[in-house]
Amino acid sequence: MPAYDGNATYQASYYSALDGLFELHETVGSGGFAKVKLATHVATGEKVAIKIMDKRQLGEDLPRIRLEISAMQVLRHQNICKLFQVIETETKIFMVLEYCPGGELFDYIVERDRLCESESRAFFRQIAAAMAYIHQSGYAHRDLKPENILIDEDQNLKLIDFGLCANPKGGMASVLETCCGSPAYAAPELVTGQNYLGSEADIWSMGVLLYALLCGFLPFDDENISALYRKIQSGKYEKPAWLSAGSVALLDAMLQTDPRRRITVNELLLHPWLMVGYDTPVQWQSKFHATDLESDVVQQIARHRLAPPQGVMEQIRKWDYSSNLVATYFILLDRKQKGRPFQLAAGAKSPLGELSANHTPRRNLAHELGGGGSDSGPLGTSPRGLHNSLEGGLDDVDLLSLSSPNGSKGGGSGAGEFDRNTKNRASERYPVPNKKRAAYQENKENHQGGGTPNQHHHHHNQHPNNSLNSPLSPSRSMDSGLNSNPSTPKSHKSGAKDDWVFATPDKPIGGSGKHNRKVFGSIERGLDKMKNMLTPRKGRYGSSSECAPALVTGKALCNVSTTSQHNPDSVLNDLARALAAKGIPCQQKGYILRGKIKDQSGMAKLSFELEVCRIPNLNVIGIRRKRLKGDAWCYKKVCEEVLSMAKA
Ligand SMILES: Nc1ncnc2c1ncn2[C@@H]1O[C@H](COP(=O)(O)OP(=O)(O)OP(=O)(O)O)[C@@H](O)[C@H]1O
Repeated sequence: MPAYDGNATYQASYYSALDGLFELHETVGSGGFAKVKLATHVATGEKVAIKIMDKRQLGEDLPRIRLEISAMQVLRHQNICKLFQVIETETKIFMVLEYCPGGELFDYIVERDRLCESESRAFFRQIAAAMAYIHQSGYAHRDLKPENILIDEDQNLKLIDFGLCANPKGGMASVLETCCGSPAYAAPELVTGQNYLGSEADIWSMGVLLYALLCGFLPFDDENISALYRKIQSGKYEKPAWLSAGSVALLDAMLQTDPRRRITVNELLLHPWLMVGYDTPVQWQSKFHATDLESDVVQQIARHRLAPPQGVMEQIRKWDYSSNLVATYFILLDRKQKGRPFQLAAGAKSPLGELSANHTPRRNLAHELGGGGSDSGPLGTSPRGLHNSLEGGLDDVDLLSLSSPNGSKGGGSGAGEFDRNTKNRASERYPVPNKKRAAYQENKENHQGGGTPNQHHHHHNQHPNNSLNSPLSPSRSMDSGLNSNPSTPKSHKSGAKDDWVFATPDKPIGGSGKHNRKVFGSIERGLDKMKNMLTPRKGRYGSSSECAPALVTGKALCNVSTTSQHNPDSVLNDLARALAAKGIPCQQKGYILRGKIKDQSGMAKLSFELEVCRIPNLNVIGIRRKRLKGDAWCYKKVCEEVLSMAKA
């Protein structure tokens, strides 16, 4: 355990603050701010996700993380990803979260092109429940989109990313001024720079999200941000023939440009479309009650610790998120609620160990936030400004220009202009009228609620490159562009960065580059049955040490598209040429190509991997895709174009 330095921080390097409490495994995701790793909670053996952030790299975005932490301490709901513990060292912040192995809802949609009405409804009821709860708790999410919704092991949806949420002092009736979130999901009143109500803006985003579920593409989409805003303001969107009258009625009610005429969350819960096949309106109340501790769980911890239950209860009630005890309580409670055994294994590390009198407690981030325990107070810092992006105003801001072979721009979808990197830097989100700048800097909106969960709101609560015909040379080492970014997944997937080389195809291929929405999802449907019979291989990616393309099986098949080819090297060449033809620089390691699109400042706007792979039982070569960073729809569009060019 690192030594306590007297300033309530630890002189800990890297991950030593987790020693004895969590065993770290592979990286499962990354965002603009964070790397997320799978881990095992030692005391319970439960798998958790740990969101790891470097404070120095966060810089002025640190308040956004603090905001996210304080909101997640308060908001505890079956459809919100649970925060178990927060560990802060001098340089790092670790957020221990409920692990959602099902991935992002975005990927789930893309895999299937779109969802049928009943599955969309089942998902949307969960989203509506979470949003009703959030609003009832005095918060607005403000960044609702399928990339911020994860799927757990039981196919339940879990909201993440509360870094842009609002918790206005004056309650939900208070107008907000900060324009934030992702442009394609932004309500008209936001893009025109008016004051707005967080709840109304969230309903609009829910409309965009429901449309994405039902259609597999966005209702308002344009590569030019001004054109996108005009489309949003017009409120006119395509209504594909497969949409039922009921779903169109609901979409119209949510995508109502006049916020005062927009359906409210309470009306939404009872909307006829949401009731089809259900006996009850959406049950939005939280199943978690901070005041009533689950005595069986408390007894279990007490018995294991040989401590009096009353004492354990009092410790838990402090809701000290720096404590492993609270994490243990939440994890066991979760298990009990799911009907799973919640006994602590004999010999398991005591969750009370670090609470013993002589043990120095970790820094309580919540207290520092002024939001821990029952303390709450103004954060005094805004969730960070749009001030940089504001300077661009509304006029013709092209946020992503992919050069096509003929020199024209293309490939970026409107929403896609925002990568997961920039999108996460609040200062670089989408342009809004100048008026908003000061407001954002001042942070008039958030009073840091923080504190005990539900306490305030507990209402109801081969190396192909050395192969004969490959144009791709393995000899040049890459600049560390990609991997120098700490939030870019690396070793777990691809080995040492030095193994990556610039991919330079011999000649560019032609290709229509025409949009082909159907490229995705081709293999995943055909292989649905096969998937269940396959055993996932251990490693997810091929490595340079491998002399053949990786055999992709199991869940990884979800993101695989088939080709009609049998030669992996020529597929790899085709891909490299297609990327080059689109002006996307890429690096190569083995059969993996990593493409990266930078913004004008040189920051990665979008990065992704395309891996040439083998598919069991099929005598063809596949291409597996993986988004590393950047806007999901932009990634989808770029991959579709590259894949269709490579296949042409
Ligand atoms: N609890 C979790 N379980 C499984 N995977 C997770 C979990 N939390 C996050 N991830 C994965 O890690 C990715 C990055 O997480 P998150 O969005 O919280 O990071 P961030 O840096 O705040 O991102 P953003 O750029 O979206 O603001 C997610 O998109 C998801 O794929």
